[in-house]
Amino acid sequence: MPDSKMDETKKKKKKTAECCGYPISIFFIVVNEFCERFSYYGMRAVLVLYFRYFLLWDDDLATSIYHAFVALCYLTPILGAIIADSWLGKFKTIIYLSIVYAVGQVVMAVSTIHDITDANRDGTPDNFTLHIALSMLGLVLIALGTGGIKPCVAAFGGDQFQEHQSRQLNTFFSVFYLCINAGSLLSTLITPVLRAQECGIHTQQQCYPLAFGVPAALMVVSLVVFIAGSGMYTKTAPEGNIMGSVCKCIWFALNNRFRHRSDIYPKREHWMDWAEEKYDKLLIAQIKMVLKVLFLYIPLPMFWTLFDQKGSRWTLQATTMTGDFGGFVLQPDQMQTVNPILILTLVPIMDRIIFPLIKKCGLNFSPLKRMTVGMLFAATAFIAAALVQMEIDKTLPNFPSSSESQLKVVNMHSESLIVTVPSQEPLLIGSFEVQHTSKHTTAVSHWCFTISSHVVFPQSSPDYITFDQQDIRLAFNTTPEINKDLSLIKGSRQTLIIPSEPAEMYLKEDIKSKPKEGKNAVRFVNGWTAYLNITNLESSLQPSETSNYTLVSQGMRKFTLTDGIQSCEFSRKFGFGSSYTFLIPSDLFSTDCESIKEIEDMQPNSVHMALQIPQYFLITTGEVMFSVTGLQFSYSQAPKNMKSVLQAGWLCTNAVGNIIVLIVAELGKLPKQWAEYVLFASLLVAVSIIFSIMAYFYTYIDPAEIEAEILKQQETDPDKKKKKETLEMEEKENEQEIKQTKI
Ligand SMILES: C[C@H](N)C(=O)N[C@@H](CC(=O)O)C(=O)O
Repeated sequence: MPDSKMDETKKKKKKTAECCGYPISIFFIVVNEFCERFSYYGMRAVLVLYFRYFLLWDDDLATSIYHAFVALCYLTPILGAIIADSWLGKFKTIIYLSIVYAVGQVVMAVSTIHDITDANRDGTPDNFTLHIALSMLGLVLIALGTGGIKPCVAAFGGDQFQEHQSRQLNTFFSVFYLCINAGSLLSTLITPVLRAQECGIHTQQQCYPLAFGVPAALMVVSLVVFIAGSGMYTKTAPEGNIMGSVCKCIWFALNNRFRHRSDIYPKREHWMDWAEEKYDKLLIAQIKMVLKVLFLYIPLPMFWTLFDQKGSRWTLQATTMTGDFGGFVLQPDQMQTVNPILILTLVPIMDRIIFPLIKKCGLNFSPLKRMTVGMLFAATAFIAAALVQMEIDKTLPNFPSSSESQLKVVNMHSESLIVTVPSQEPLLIGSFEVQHTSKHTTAVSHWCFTISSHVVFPQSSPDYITFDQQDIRLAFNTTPEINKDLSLIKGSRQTLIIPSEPAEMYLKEDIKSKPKEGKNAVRFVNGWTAYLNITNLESSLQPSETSNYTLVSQGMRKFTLTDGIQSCEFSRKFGFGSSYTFLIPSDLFSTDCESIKEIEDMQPNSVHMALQIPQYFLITTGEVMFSVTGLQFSYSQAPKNMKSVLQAGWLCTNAVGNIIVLIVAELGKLPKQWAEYVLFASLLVAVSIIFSIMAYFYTYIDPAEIEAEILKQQETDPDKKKKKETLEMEEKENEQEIKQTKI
C-alpha cells in the first residue's frame, strides 16, 4: 500500500479510536514511557552502589563511570533523531532501539550475578574482568537505546494528535512529564529495596540481579505495550535528513565566506548569509534561529553538572548518614526519590500559583530569567550539601593520616595492667575480667578494658593512641615485665589484644573507613576457654582468637554462640555505619551471653538523611525553573522542521554537563568533599552570571511568523534561480582557475 494511502487509513482508524477527545494510541505511548523511565531510573538508582560495592571500585572511579554513562545517554539522542528523521521513521526507530535497550538491560542484570564466576563459593566473584566487560557492554547498549528513543517518543506522541486537538496535545505533554517522574519515583523506591535483599545460588549476597532484573523486565513490558498499540498509531514517514541539510548549509556558508574573504567583496549582515547563493532563504533563516538558541546553550551544561550529582555524590553522602525515620528505614539510594516526589508537587504549584503570582505583581519573569534563577537554586542546593557534609565530617572518626598509625589495647587478662607507651604517661588498663569490680576505677572510668578517652592524648582520637613512628616498644608491669616491640602499619588502625596469657598478645588490624552501604562491621574476641561457633562468622573461633569483621545491616541482629555443647544468644540493635568489637568472657554460658562486652571501634552514623531534604528541595526547584522552562523555550524558539534538532541539542547540554563532572572531579581533587561542593556551587554562580548577560541580549522570536514572511518574500523573488546559476558558474570558474594554476 502506498505511504499516503496508509496514512489516510491510519487517520481514519484514529478518528474512531478516540476517548474523551484523546487518541487511544496515546495510552500505549504514555504507558510505554512510564515503563521505560522505570527501567532507566531503576537501573540508575543502584548503579553507583553496584560499581562501588560489587565491582569494588573506589568512590571516584564509580562516580566517573556513572557520569560517563549518563553523558552517553544524552549524546545518543542525536543518533536517534538522525535515524528517525532520515531513515526509519519514529515508529521503527523506537522499536529497534527499544530491542537494543532491553538486551542491554538483560546483559547488565546478568553481569551482576556473582555466582557465575564464584567457583570457590566465597561470595565474591573470581573473574571481575568478565563482570566489568558484561556490565560495560550492557551500559553501552542501554545508552544507545534510551538516548536513541528519547527525542522520538515524545514527538511520536505529538504526531498522534490532529490539528483540532491542540488543547489535548498540551495536556499530553504534561501527563507525559508526570509519567516520567512517576516511573522514576516508583523505580527509585523499589530497586534499592530489591538490592537490599539477599540472594544467590552458593552464597547469599546483595541482590543486584533482582535490582537490575526488574528494570530489564519493565523494558520488555515497555516494548510489548508499544508494539500492542501498533495498529492505532499515526505513523509519519521520515522527513529527510534535516541534520544533514543543516550541516551542509553551514559548511557551504563557511566555505563561501572564506573564498570571499577579500575586502573587495561587500560584507553581509550574518555569516550564514554566505549560503544564500545555493540554499533557500528559509533554510538559512531557520538555521540562524537554531544557532542563536544553540549559542545560548553554551553555559547550560554547568547546571546538569550539579544536577546529576544527585545520583552519585549525594547517594554516597547518604551512606554516611542515618535513614531511621522511626516507622520506616530509608536506604541511602532511596533518598533520590525525593526529586520525583517534589517534581510531582512543584510543577503544578509553580504553574498554577507561583508563576501567575509573579506575573500579577507585574514582574516579567521571562523563560531565560527563570532559567537563570533555576541555576542559582541549584548552586544553593550545593551549598546546603556542603553544610550537611561538614556536619557529617564532625561525626567521622579521626582516621590516621598516611604517616600515622593508631593503636588501641584490649586487656583480656585477669589483672589490670600498667602499660608504658613511648612519650606517654604510664597507663592503667583495666582488666576485662575484673570489670564489674571497682578495682580499676581510679585511672579509667566505665568499662575500660581499652585505653580510655578519659586519658588525655591530645593527638589521638577516642580510644586510640596515635603514633607518628612505625616501631614502638610497650612495657607491661607483669612479673616478669613484658616488653613488646610492635611494628605498626602506617595509615592504619590496629588493636593489641592481650589474651588471658599476656605473653601471647597480638596485633589485629581494625576497620579504617566507614563500613560500606551504611552497614555495621562487627567482630568477636574469644575469651572463652574452647573454640566457639558464632552465626554469621565465616569460621569457628579458637580460644583467644579475634574474628575478622563481618557486616550486618541496620536493625536488631541476633548471634548464636555455641561450643558444641552449650549455646546462648546475643542480640543487639544496630544503627548505620558503626563498628564494634565484642569481647566474649570466660563466664559466657553461665551468664547466658549477658557478660559479652562491646568496644565501639566506630560510632554509628548520627547525621540524619532528612538533612538532605533541603538540598533536594533546592535542586528540584532549580530543575522546574531550568529544565521544564528550557524544554518549552527550546520548542518555542525552534523552526517547525528543526524542533527535533533543537531537542537533541538541548539533551546534549546534559551530556556535556556529565562530562564536566568527570573532568572537574578528576582534575580538581579536593581533600574535603564539602570543598568540592562549594567549588561546584561557585562555578555555577559564575556561569549563571554569564548566562544572564547572554540572555539580556537575546530577542525572543516567533519562528512561524518569520517562516511565513520569508515564504511570502520567496514567492515574489525572481532572482532565486538566477543566484543558483551564478553560483554554479562561479564554482566552475574557480575549478578552471585551480587547474590552470596547477599547469
Ligand atoms: C526524573 C527527573 N526529574 C526528570 O523529569 N527527568 C526528565 C528530564 C531529563 O532528565 O532528561 C527525563 O528523564 O526525561
